[in-house]
Amino acid sequence: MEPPASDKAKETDDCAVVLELSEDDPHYDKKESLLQANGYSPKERVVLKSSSCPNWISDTLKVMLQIARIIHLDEVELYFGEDDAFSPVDFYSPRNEVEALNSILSLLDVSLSTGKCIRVNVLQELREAIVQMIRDFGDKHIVKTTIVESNSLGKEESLLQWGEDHGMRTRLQIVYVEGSGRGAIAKEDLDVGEVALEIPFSIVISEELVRVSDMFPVLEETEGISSETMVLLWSMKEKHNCNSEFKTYFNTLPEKFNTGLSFGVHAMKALGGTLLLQEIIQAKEHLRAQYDLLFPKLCDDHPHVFPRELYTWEQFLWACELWYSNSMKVMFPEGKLRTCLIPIAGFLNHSLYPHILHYGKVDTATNSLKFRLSRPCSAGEECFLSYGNFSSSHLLTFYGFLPQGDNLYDIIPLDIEDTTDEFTESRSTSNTTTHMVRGTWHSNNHNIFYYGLPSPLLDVFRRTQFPMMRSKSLLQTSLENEGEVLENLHSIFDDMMKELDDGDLPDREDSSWDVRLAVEFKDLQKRIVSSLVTSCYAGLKLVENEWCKSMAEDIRGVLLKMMVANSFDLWQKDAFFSAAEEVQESADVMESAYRTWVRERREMQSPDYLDELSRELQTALGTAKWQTHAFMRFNHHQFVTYGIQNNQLLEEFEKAVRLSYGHRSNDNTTARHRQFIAAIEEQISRVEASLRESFSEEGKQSLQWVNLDEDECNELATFLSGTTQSLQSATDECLELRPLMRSSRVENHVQRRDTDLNFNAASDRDFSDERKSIRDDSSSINNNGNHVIKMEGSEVHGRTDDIVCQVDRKTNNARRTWSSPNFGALKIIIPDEDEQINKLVLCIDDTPKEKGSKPVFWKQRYGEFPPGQGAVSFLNQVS
Ligand SMILES: C[S@@+](CC[C@H](N)C(=O)[O-])C[C@H]1O[C@@H](n2cnc3c(N)ncnc32)[C@H](O)[C@@H]1O
Repeated sequence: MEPPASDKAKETDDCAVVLELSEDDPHYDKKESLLQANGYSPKERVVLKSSSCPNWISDTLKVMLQIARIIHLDEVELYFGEDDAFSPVDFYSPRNEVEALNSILSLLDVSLSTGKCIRVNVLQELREAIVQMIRDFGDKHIVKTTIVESNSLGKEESLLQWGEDHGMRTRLQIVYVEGSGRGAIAKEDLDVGEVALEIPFSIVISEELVRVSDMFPVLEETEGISSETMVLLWSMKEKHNCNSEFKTYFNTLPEKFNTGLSFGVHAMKALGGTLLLQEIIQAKEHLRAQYDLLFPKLCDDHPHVFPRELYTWEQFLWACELWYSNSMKVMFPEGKLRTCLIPIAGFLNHSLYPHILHYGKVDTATNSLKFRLSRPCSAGEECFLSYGNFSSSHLLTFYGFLPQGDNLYDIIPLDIEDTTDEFTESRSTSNTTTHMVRGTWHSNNHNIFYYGLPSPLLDVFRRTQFPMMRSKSLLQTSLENEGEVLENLHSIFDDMMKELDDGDLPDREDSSWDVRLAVEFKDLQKRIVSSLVTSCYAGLKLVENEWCKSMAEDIRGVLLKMMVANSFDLWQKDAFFSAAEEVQESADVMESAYRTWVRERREMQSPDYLDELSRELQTALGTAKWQTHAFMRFNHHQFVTYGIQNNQLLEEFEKAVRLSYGHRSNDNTTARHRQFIAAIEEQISRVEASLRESFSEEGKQSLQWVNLDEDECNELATFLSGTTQSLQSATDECLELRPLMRSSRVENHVQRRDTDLNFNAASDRDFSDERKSIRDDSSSINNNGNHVIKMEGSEVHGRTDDIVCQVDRKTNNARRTWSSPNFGALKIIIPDEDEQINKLVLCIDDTPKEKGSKPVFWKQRYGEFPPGQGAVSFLNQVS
């Protein structure tokens, strides 16, 4: 059907920007769900409305930024992003923010350059706003660098000259920077989008150079050798070639690279208990194995091509460190990604807040690599690259430094086999969830069910312990499950902490470079693991409190029923019977409204709906408070200001009870009334505290109550007292009053209670049924009581101990044999639904795995060594 003419006009009048999630994205499914959960599609067309609307720029940018953030999430951000369920498309990380802002900028630039959108001024206004956002973001992340003036830069200047002779252009100056060797600072103010450095393709060192060397015919015949290994072997020889075209470049390289691969024994010892220890060992063993495959055979067979003195193990390791710490991945014009050395660009240091994110694509128009700024860099400021989204352990192993600042990629991977995950079989391997943890200070959500820990990890443990449970709730069974999950995690992290605490650390100040780095790394690991232990512990306290509250509620409910049932005769004769019924009923209405509100909040319903529920809860709470107050007023005929604190209320009541019953009541009656009001009071204060907390979190006005004047209070008291004479008439009257106090949402519940009320009053037979149900309830309390013991006692510890013992056995074993490559993999196996919970075991795989073998419990990180290729592979993926 043709759109109406007015719509047509509107469509051509406005123009749109399309933000699209690539179907090739390895995390397509997750991102698609996240987009949809936030009301966007994977191909979202954002219409650029006319500027007549006052907030149009910020509104449009907000939408675009929310979508772009999701599109640019990486695996780690996606994994941890689920923690913050309340603000799903807020800021994720500096990297993500700069990526998202730049992607919008380039979309706007494309629209401007194609000229398709006739609203050029609209596009330009948006562009300026986004550039300003990028600048503001950059201003918050300026890294302070100290330039060391004393070091000579003769070789570096020669290289710059050589580069310029070949067509290199730069707006950067090479300097020595304290703590990181050479670095590049901006010679002038550079804005977002500007090119800081342009390297002609002709000076890039890549495998192409091997192909034209005398080595190639030999290497071509060598089975299973990768092109990366070929170029590494080439560089070992070229370094010593006096006539090399790249001599000026090789002259600038250090004699020794201080990376983790060169760590000495003391540094390795200092790394005891960390995953890094195993990683470095594995990496070195892998390299040694590769070296042994090639040498001395190549030297023996081709002594002229591979002179023995140039191909020692030490030289090989030097070359590996060069390529690991200095190479970049470059997309060649024919679409192939190759690992290259890029002279001059190799002076750029890494930062968690980089200026340059993308630099690895050959510009075919200029036949050069352009290093364009994704955020501005002021004159004199160090210009940083991103080497990749690397953890500190990766940066330490392959680059030999720990970055300044809080590294969001400092994760501890966990090897968890989740057979309960119905997703696992059907989805593609790229979507396989790698479980991990990081410092819980990164998380904004430390509430119950989150605890600052990653939700996917918690969910895996939840599924194991309660396979049928799909939603988080404040129900006791769910809380018990939470308790067990946290107990298990606490025990695992506690165990890691013990490993890290093992042994004395050398004094950092008196140590060599490697020991200093090792100690610094271990401190970082301790900080991470300690935050995990603390968060589990805090989570356990939260769960325990919630559990106790819900338990107390149940006990109270049963107690109240018992009070009514067991001493019904007494209650019936009691002057307060009907009034108590009324108060109990309004407390029930409040409880029901409270549960609805809690559930819907957790389900993240729309703010309007939640507001409505919160108003209803407030009304129900107000009614309960009001009736409780009136009940007490009716009891002791004493004025108590409405809105008085609940504990004061209780004290008042107790005082009044003592006074009024002193001469005309027995202790049982007093105790019964006191018990009753205490139970109601606790219920009210719990609900009120929750509401207040949510109001203060959301910055809303504090709770407001309907204030009754004294006459109204008296009227209510009289009304309540009147109910003793005629139960039925009081009930009818109450029904008339109720619509003012009750919400529509809890009406059904109210009506059921009304029936119950009449029913209770009807006959003794019904009360014997009630008593029966009370007995049933009590036994469920007993069961629940046992669950408490389970949470803290032997049963849970039994399970936990299984893990602890096995982790201990395994880790002790690993510690003894850390220098051996043949340690087994340790996995947490999450059994499927049919299996018993106590099958949560740490299974020790006795079969030694070759390169893929995993270190104790913590996941092996460097599974990337491609065993099939039998080659050195470089991990610094730069794109
Ligand atoms: C590509 S090079 C960068 C230039 C190097 N600074 C130099 O003098 O040759 C990579 C090496 O620089 C150092 N580096 C890079 N970023 C660093 C940082 N943020 N802090 C400390 N050292 C850093 C590390 O030694 C790393 O192996």
